[in-house]
Amino acid sequence: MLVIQNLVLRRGSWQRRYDLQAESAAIMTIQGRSGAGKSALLAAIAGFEPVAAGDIQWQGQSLLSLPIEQRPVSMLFQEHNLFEHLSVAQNLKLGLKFASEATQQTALQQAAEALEITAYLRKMPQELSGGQRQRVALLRTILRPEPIILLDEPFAELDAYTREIAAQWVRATAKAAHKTVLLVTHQNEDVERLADHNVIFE
Ligand SMILES: Nc1ncnc2c1ncn2[C@@H]1O[C@H](COP(=O)(O)OP(=O)(O)OP(=O)(O)O)[C@@H](O)[C@H]1O
Repeated sequence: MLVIQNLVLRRGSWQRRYDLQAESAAIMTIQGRSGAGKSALLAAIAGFEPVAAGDIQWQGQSLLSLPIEQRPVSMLFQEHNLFEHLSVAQNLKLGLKFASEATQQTALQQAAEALEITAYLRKMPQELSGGQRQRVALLRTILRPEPIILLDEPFAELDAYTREIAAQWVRATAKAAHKTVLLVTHQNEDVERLADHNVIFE
């Protein structure tokens, strides 16, 4: 279980307190007005945001003393998710830990087909549209081995059809791998398609 307890985040004069819990293998969507502190919470869980007070615990252990690279977290940011000097295929392989090269290749191939990005694997990131880049980054974030997945508006650049297939793929893949997912979205349809629980930040 992921427990956010009496957590306080502060940026200049802005401050917010958080208390929430996500069961292991559950998908929680987070909604709320712009500036409410949704991205700040994800950044704090991943270790990019300083914590003013309170705790973030995973399976009973505090994450606060762990450096970013040791946290059990895979995060998709709103932007800057791909390495520009690497091909799409090379980007996709970063950080994956499959039992063998063959199982990794199969998993990547199946995911690329489901997200309809197979045709872009040999390209460089700058040759892709915003929505294509977003799906590449989403695929890598979800196939990484870490148990907690943080998605900050992962479908923002997708059209209605692609948004639906991406949401279905995220739910099916996260559930099959027992991932705990926190997903920030402004769209109610994402909540309906994905969420076990929804929280709204006022
Ligand atoms: N560099 C900064 N210095 C001070 N305050 C900041 C800074 N960057 C952001 N903030 C404040 O942090 C607060 C939380 O921002 P955050 O990005 O977490 O909101 P959000 O809910 O994710 O918004 P959105 O839906 O627009 O992405 C905002 O109210 C913003 O004013």
